[in-house]
Amino acid sequence: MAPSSKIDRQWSALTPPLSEWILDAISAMGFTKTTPVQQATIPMFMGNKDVVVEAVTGSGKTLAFLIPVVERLLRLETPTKKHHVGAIIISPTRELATQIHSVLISLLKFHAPSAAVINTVDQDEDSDMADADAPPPPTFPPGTLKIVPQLLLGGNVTPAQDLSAFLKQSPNVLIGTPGRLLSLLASPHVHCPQSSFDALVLDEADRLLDLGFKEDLQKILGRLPKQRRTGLFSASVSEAVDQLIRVGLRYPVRIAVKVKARATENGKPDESGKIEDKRTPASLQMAYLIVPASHRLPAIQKLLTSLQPRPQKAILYLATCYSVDYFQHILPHLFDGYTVVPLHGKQPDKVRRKNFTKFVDSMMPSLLLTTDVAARGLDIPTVDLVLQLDPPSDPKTFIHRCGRAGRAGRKGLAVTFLTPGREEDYIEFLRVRQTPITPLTTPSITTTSIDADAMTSKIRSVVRADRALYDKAQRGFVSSIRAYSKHTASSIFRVLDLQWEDLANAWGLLRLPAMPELKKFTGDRSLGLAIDFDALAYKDKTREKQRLAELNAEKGAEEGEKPRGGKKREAPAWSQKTEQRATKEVRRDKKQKKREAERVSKLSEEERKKEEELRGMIEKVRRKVAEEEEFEGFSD
Ligand SMILES: Nc1ncnc2c1ncn2[C@@H]1O[C@H](COP(=O)(O)OP(=O)(O)OP(=O)(O)O)[C@@H](O)[C@H]1O
Repeated sequence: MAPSSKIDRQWSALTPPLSEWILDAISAMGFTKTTPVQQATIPMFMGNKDVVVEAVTGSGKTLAFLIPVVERLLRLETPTKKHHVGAIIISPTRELATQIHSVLISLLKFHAPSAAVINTVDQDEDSDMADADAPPPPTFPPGTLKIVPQLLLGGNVTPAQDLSAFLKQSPNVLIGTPGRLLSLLASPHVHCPQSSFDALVLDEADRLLDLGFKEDLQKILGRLPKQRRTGLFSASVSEAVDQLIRVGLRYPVRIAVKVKARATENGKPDESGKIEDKRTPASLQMAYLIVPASHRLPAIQKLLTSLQPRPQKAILYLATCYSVDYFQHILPHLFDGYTVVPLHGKQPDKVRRKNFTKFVDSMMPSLLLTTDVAARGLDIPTVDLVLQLDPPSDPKTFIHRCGRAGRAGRKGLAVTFLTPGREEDYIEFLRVRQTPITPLTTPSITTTSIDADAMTSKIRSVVRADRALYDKAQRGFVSSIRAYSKHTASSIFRVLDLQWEDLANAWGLLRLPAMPELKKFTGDRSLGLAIDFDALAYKDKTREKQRLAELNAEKGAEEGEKPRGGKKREAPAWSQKTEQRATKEVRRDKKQKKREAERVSKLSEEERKKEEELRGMIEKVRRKVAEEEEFEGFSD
């Protein structure tokens, strides 16, 4: 692409020219000029080209596909027939689909015939709220072209309700997550013939082309005409290029909008002034801090108080849903003045929606505590700080997570925490992938072991007040170690290198859990703490009563087993039982492995190879399924 300075970036200069109402809508949104990706994509996608678009996060890709989709459907000679679909936009998460839908609605407010239909639908939905004195909606002659969108998400709405809304409103643009879109398209009442269907858009295309969505996506494609226009959009689409054939793109135009930046060497700006391509926005400062795990929360505490202006909205990424479920109870005690809002894929639909809205609408300084479920596409312009406590297991996700800040030219900061040693290799790993990160110097954050110890004590005092938090801590810790062991960059993130005691202190654990990863651990699992776990009580009275009853019953049973006249055998603590179970599991595992090794030794070379191949395939699927868990509930 030619440098944007030589291009007339006025919306009115685009060819083919945009409709007057679109220009009005964009002007009302306050966008005086096109962004480079809009400048390059809109003319191509409005023509008859398939496009594969890669542009940095927050660069305006949503309008780059919505404007062409809408313009083309409104330039047809006749309106899309009843119950026929003209365009489909697929997104990997519900939140993103909802966001695309609302951008489309704000555009269509400026197109009178479409706005009239949308208003009628809204009034039907809120019939109790309908204003009897409101003027009747304007009417348009039959045959007037209009856009009627439908949002398909799953969650509380059943597929039957989706179909009923489709039959009633006859939408011509569908926006949704793959599963729910497929359910609707499977109905014989929904038609996508060659004569009506115009365009398919895959937003976050590389994510949609991943194994987890493959089946649904192929079934959707099977229901669409081959002669159509297709657009693939993402900030990291290039990895998906070899899969384009699967989505039926023929000779697509590739549009890549990258950013030029000063080269870096070992995480420091290169002195020679060399310029290189970057896959992240220029307005986003990508920094790292190398500190032991137990210094991370003290560092975040200092960062939140020393950044000027004070971050109003920040996102803190953790590796798993269970980690979020634990830290949501801890962080409010640590970060004064911040409302902590948890969001993850295992929350019930209603809670997730409520929490997301709470974060977006909050007028107070807020911290969204989340997983990769909120890594892609979400546009919350006031987010100015992204913190990654654990780098994501998929390196592609890294740029999407960071890209929640520094959007549309606004200043943003993304800080990634790495521990000293092998994890520092991640800096070079990212540089090779055109995602350079540099040390955080402004503000300069230093933490001492006194800070770290004070933080650990504070977390422990919170945990000791409620046994439920102890349970959550153990579960969250185990899940985060499992996630760490599944890192794609497995030579950098090795469980073998973890500093267990320091990590346990970082979490404020009361002891290290029994887990196979700690089989060879020779340190002190009690972390130097003398805790009577039998006395550690649940805050919830009913739960505590039940625990005590179980504990007493167990003690009674142990009493019964006591040898006559012998010494009373000490009953294992309730909390020790899980550890005993884990040890048994490890033993069972060992036996199974031995038996398996004996069986394999009797196989022929060919049989062994076949088995290995099969095992490889199963492992690949297993990994993907584990990854999908994070998206559970978000993507159907
Ligand atoms: N021409 C423009 N001028 C200024 N701001 C714009 C323009 N077009 C879009 N924006 C704003 O830029 C922000 C980011 O846009 P959008 O969400 O489409 O980015 P994206 O490229 O899809 O990002 P991601 O890769 O993270 O999904 C939005 O708040 C949007 O309103």
